[in-house]
Amino acid sequence: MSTIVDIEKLNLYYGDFHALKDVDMKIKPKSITAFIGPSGCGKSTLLRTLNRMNDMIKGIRIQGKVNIKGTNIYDPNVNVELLRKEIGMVFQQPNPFPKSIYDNVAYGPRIHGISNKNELDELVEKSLRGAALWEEVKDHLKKSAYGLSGGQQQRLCIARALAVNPEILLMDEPTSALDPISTLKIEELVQELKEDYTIVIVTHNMQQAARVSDQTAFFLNGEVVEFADTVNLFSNPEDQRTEDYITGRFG
Ligand SMILES: Nc1ncnc2c1ncn2[C@@H]1O[C@H](COP(=O)(O)OP(=O)(O)OP(=O)(O)O)[C@@H](O)[C@H]1O
Repeated sequence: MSTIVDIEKLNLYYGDFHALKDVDMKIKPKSITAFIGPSGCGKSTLLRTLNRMNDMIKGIRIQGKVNIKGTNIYDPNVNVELLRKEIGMVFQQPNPFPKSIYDNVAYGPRIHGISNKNELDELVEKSLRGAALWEEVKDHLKKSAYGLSGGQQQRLCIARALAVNPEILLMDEPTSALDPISTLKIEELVQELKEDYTIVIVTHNMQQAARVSDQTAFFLNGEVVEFADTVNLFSNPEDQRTEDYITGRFG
């Protein structure tokens, strides 16, 4: 089975605090991987290492390798801007720009040099379709993104990420600010996106991990305690700590 993300012996320190400990993980292309575990165990930290979002944090130290498509993204000669184009990110709070729906989606392509109107129109439509939002917004693309509901804003943020044609999508608790119906829509969307993208999703919601993901990693105190097929991890965990967590004994 091929691997798109290969994390080897990754250790991360915030100053003296050892936040990720000897993490090894291989992620398959076009799969959905869920990160679960109690608050503060390192899920978001690991997610952010995958597109070097942690780079700017003062006092951070990273050891080990994150190989993406065979390149260690912590190599000094890696172009971080290009890396972030290939690895999109969606955050917990929908964070559209104070711009029109159209301009939100066209933002990334424009930055990467696309200015032809027809090309942009096509990309905007394709991305909004990809994010299952096109039908709801096609007649008012020039209206402010702030007029959309929270769930629609989150799908707009997904469209914005798709517009630069990434291979990997990182999602940090993308539904935690949404109502149940919007949550379900995003979950359905994530499963559709798997056809074309590799997805890594941090979630506090174990049912969500069980519903959407192919593989699940259970984190505890900066360690990946168990990483397995989701069905196996939830039905037959190997580690007692995983079992305690998924049966609600702590966390
Ligand atoms: N910028 C930072 N500086 C110092 N410590 C940090 C920083 N970011 C995170 N931490 C610490 O690293 C640990 C892991 O945090 P992280 O946000 O990765 O956890 P998490 O599992 O995603 O938690 P949650 O589920 O609450 O979002 C926590 O103890 C946190 O306080």
